[in-house]
Amino acid sequence: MLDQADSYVTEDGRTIGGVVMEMKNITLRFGGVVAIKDISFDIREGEIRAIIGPNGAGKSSMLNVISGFYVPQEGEVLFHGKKRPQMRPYEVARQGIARTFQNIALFDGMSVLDNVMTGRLNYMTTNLFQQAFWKGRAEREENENREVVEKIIDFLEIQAIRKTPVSRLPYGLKKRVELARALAAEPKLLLLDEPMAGMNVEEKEDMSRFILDVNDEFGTTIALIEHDMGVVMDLSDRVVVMDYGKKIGDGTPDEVRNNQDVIDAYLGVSHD
Ligand SMILES: Nc1ncnc2c1ncn2[C@@H]1O[C@H](COP(=O)(O)OP(=O)(O)OP(=O)(O)O)[C@@H](O)[C@H]1O
Repeated sequence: MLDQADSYVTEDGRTIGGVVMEMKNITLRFGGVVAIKDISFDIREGEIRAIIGPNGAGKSSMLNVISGFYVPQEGEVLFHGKKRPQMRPYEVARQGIARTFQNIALFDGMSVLDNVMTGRLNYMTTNLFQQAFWKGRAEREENENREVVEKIIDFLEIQAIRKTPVSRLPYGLKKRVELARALAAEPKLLLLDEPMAGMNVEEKEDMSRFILDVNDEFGTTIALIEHDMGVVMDLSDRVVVMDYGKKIGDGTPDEVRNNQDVIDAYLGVSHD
C-alpha cells in the first residue's frame, strides 16, 4: 500500500509521484437529487486518472468538484495537502488547473491560432494602456506567448489549420483545438470532460495518442471522465467507477475490469 508521498515507476517507465489532489467524503446535492454520495479518492502527480460510469452516474458533477466549479455540501477537497477554498475560474487557472468541456466551448468565428492564444490569458500581464504606450514589453510578452502556442500547435499536429476558423472544422479536430487551448495554459493538472465523446474509431485513437503524449512529454497530471469503459482502459493508470452517485470501484484497469459491481453496472444488472 502506497503512502500519500510515495512515488513509483509504471511498467512503461513513467514516474508517478505523491498525491496532488484528494477528495474526502464528497457529497453533492442538487435540491433533492444526490449527484455524489460520500466518495473519496485521490489523484497522484503524473498519472492518468479516469472517472467512468454509466449515464447520470455523477461524473460531470465530480469533474466540476475537482475543478472547483461546484462546492460539495459535505466533504473536502485537498490540493497539495491543503483544504481548497471556494475559487473563481481564474483562481483555479492560476493554481495550474485547466479543463476541456463536453460540449466544445471554443470561439467559433475565430481562427484556431486565436482560440489557442486565449489559453494564455493568465500569462498576459500588460493591459491595453501598457500595450499602447509601452510597446516593447507588450511585444515581448506577445512573442513569448506565441512561442508556447506554436509549440503546442506543432505538438498536436494542427499546423495546417492554424488560420482556419473553428466553425469550419470537423468535430474531432475541434476537440483537438480545445485540448490545445487547455495546454496553452501550461497546466499541472488537466481535466478532460469526455474527450472522445462523439468521435469515430480513428479520431478516438488519435485523441488517446495525444493524451498519452501530453502526459509523457510535459509530465501533466490528467484526470478525465468518460462514458465508454473500453477507451479509457488502455490509457489510464487508475480508474474510479461511479454508478448512481456512488463509487463502486477504484483501482488499476485490470482490478476494475474484474470487479463484479462494475461488471453488473455496465451490463445493466438491475439495482435494488
Ligand atoms: N445542475 C444540476 N441541477 C440539478 N441536477 C443535476 C445538475 N447536474 C447534474 N444533476 C443530476 O445529478 C446526477 C448526476 O449527473 P451528472 O451529469 O454528474 O452525471 P454524468 O455521469 O456526468 O452523466 P452523463 O454521462 O450523462 O454526462 C443526475 O441525476 C443529474 O440529473
